[in-house]
Amino acid sequence: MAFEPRSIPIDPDAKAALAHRGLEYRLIDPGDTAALDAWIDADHRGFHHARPRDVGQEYDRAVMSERRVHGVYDAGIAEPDVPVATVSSWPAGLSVPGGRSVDGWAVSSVTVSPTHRRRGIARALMEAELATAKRAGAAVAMLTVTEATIYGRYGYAPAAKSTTVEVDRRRARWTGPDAPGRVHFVEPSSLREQAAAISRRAVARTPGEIDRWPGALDRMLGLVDPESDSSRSLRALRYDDQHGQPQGFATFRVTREPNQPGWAEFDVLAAATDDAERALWRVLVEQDFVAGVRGLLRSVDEPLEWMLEDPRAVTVRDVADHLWVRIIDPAAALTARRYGAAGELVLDIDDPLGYASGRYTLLASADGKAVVHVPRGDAATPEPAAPQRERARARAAGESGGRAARAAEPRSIRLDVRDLASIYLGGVRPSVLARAGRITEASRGAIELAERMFASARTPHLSIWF
Ligand SMILES: CC(=O)SCCNC(=O)CCNC(=O)[C@H](O)C(C)(C)COP(=O)(O)OP(=O)(O)OC[C@H]1O[C@@H](n2cnc3c(N)ncnc32)[C@H](O)[C@@H]1OP(=O)(O)O
Repeated sequence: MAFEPRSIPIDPDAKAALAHRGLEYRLIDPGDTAALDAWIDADHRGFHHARPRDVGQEYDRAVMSERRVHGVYDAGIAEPDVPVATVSSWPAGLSVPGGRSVDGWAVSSVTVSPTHRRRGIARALMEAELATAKRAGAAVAMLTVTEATIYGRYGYAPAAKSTTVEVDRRRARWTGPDAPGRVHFVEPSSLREQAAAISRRAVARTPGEIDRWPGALDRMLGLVDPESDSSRSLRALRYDDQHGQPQGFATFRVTREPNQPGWAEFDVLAAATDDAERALWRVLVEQDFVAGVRGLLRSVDEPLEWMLEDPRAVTVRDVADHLWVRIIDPAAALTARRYGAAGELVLDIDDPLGYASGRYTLLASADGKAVVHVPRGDAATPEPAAPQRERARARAAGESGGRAARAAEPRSIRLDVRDLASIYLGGVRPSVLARAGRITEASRGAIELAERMFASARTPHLSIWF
């Protein structure tokens, strides 16, 4: 989805709905620095952040100039050039099971001024984002949230969790294998180019990660405001494999009271290989003169405890929904990922906003690839050829012959679009949503089949905020 995100016209429904309330909905031209700066100020205020310093403002301008940036304006307020609501969005790939990615629409910076709250402004903005995402050809939309009660009404649902992992230094005796390469301390700025390449590979192998934008790497490496205390305290590690090729990096800082061992804290550990992941963890947990190590936004399936003599050295806290996904085009979304088992499964999807409603037949083969058939003739992928369907059914039924396969009716489940988002990356098991009374099966064995098909070899994980 490489295109100019501002080329899509402003959403007419949101414009009309907001005009009806005496408000103007505007797409900001990034060349209009005054408008962009006022928007950035409103965005910071909306999240209760301090006003940005010049260097931060410059960074935000650069990031936002790559995005679609909307503001809502009220001509009647004391400072009418400052928007009363903000939102930004951009096309980005979302990694899915099988080492592939799906075209996604990332949404961020959703704020409404407390002077204008609960008048339907956020609703107008969020519905417009879905309409724009569809026009852009995105199969899914995605966001990270401040509160878990805001976005379900637009069809978003938690799809990948994150957690805080704390390691008690005294108990952290390493028993995992040695990595064949070496870990080096490097200046964060020296990582700029390598970090992009490593991140791309780390993102590709982890369902739930989204494409990094250049500004995200600058922020991770403390390059936005290198002279700030926070950037100067940042230390960077790089893992090179046995051939001298960089395969991973991490940044961390130690905070401590005078004469006390501190805590080493990190929120960036990007590994393109398992060796890199192990080696970076090892250096992080084996530091002296720290009480422990705290990793933020880590996976709920971190392998760390299996590499320490005492698994209780590791405490997992703050397990939280982190990535929220909204399926816009089920056929495109479902064909993008790979499946854990062959089979034919009918999904009856309910979507109050209409985007994903309908009956979809998912036909996965043993190699994990799938096609999706939409009976009404508006399929994003063609109906699979009859022999292929027969073979997939036979495999699903555990039969080798055609006659037995023909007898097996496809199994079907009914689910809300939010439940589809939650099982999509393999982070939530269909059987759990069935036990919660959210997914129902119309034919026996359908939930069990869904369970096997939607399983992901790697637990989905998103390691950044966006
Ligand atoms: C992707 C991101 O950017 S996440 C960041 C979200 N932003 C923030 O947390 C910043 C602080 N909060 C805000 O700016 C605002 O309160 C917002 C953006 C969350 C909501 O804006 P508003 O314009 O007040 O929302 P709006 O009036 O359109 O409400 C739409 C619906 O959401 C509900 N809603 C709005 N805010 C919340 C909330 N914080 N918690 C639960 N429900 C909410 C409303 O009750 C309404 O429900 P209904 O239409 O189903 O009856």
